[in-house]
Amino acid sequence: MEHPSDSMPNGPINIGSTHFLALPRPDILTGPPPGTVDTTTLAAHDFDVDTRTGFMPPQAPLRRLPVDWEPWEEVLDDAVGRKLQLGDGLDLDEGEKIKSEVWRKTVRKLPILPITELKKSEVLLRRAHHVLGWIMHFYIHSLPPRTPIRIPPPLTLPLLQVSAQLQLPPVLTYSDDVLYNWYIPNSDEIIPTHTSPLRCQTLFTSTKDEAEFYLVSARIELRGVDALELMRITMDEAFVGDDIAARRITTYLRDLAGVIRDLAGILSSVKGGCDPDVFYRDVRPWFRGEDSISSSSSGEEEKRKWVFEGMEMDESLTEPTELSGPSAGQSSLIHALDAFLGVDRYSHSKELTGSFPSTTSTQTSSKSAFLQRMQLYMPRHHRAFLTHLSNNPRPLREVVLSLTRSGEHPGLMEAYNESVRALKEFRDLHMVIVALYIVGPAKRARERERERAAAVGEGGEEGEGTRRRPLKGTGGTDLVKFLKGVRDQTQGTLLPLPGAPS
Ligand code: HEM
Repeated sequence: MEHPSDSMPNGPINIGSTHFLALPRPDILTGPPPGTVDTTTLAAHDFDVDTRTGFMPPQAPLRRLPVDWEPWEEVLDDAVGRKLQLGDGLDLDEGEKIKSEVWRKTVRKLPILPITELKKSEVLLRRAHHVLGWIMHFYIHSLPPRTPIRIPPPLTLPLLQVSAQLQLPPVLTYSDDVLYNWYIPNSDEIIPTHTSPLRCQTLFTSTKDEAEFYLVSARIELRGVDALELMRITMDEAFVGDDIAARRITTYLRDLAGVIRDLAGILSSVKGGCDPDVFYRDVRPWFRGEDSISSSSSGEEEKRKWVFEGMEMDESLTEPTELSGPSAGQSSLIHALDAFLGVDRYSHSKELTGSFPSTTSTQTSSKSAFLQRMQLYMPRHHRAFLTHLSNNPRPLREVVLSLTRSGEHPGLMEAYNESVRALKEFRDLHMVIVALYIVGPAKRARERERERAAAVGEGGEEGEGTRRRPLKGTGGTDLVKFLKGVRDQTQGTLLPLPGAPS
């Protein structure tokens, strides 16, 4: 297993000073000067979606901040190097507990570093969010169980400030662990594809299982580039809307179904490199957000508030409200497919459960639907891209309906359905993967806990750890019900073929 710091580039920034991502960016809180364009990334007018790499950046993300922020990088290296363990792990010995407290002390003793210079570059801010997010998850999840969660000022201030600039929640996101967490050994110049030998920059556990978990998503994003191109040319044809366009769209939709089936193939490949028990026991608990009320590895369940200490030192900061853990539910690619095919009207609806993990109906209705909420965790240009897609004046589903209204182009409706069916099958497979990686290991963990409790004479009534509750996703959903709902709603988007029984 390659250590994340292997083959680290010498310089702090591995892009040239004239590169577009190194251009000055305006402060997000004050905005660009009147009359100037948003240069936060030069691709902003294109929603930062690259024609070659889609939602992934075409250049390897920055792997180290400049020397002024070296203390953060060192603290992160130290957490990885010490192989910090989960604070609620069952087999944690005294030595491990001391080791992790010594590390947390170094975090509390960090100087409060200003982010003024970071604000000038999107690339620096992304790296800062990655590093600080990772440190915070190490900090919180290495704490002993039932300890209050207080994030110290040297972490709170820069993390909240950087997050405000990026308009992201101050928590690890899919962009931190997938989109901006890769490199290709010895070849920073190569534009990645889904078959490139990608490696991860940062891991909690230094295991190949964890790396594979992130890289499968990265490969899906890169394979999805063809889907984005097919969407684009389909929308061009929809604008024309004549017979030739109908025939072309038919072909594009068949091709799109093929790409979605490839995405499913890549998803399935996770089984080859990521062991379900290692994932469930050692990797997944590090992702927990404030709203993940999941069983700890010792079987207990708890929910603790995350207190950000030191916020009063910067009056521009506001109390974070979004603190869900990272989830591939934040993949803009899958949301884009939903929006393009018109599935989002169904799958993103508020009626669909999983809107929020609360037990009271008032709380449920006060939060927007889970998938909409997950868009807040995406890079803001990608979020804008999805809004743009959803506001398409010629939605594909309506175009297909109108072009086939009088029985013409029957193949078009079939091709549309083929794409929707491929997406539904992707979700079928995703549910199989979730059963393998979460439902199964959770059941085995409960059984082990029941046996342990019986052995030490705690049998009889089911305890906290062994009681069967709905399983929660890292994004806080009642995951089985939620995923089944989204899958069924995808199926519900299929158009009834003329003559088919309704
Ligand atoms: C071992 C692999 C995986 C596991 C265990 C897993 C688990 C989950 C869970 C528990 C959820 C529920 C939402 C939450 O609370 O987070 C979810 C949602 C979701 N996941 Fe995965 N996931 C895996 C891989 C992937 C991959 C590779 C993708 C695609 C990039 C993906 C895409 C999604 C999407 C789009 C959702 C939102 C629900 C939907 O749109 O169907 N997942 N996943």
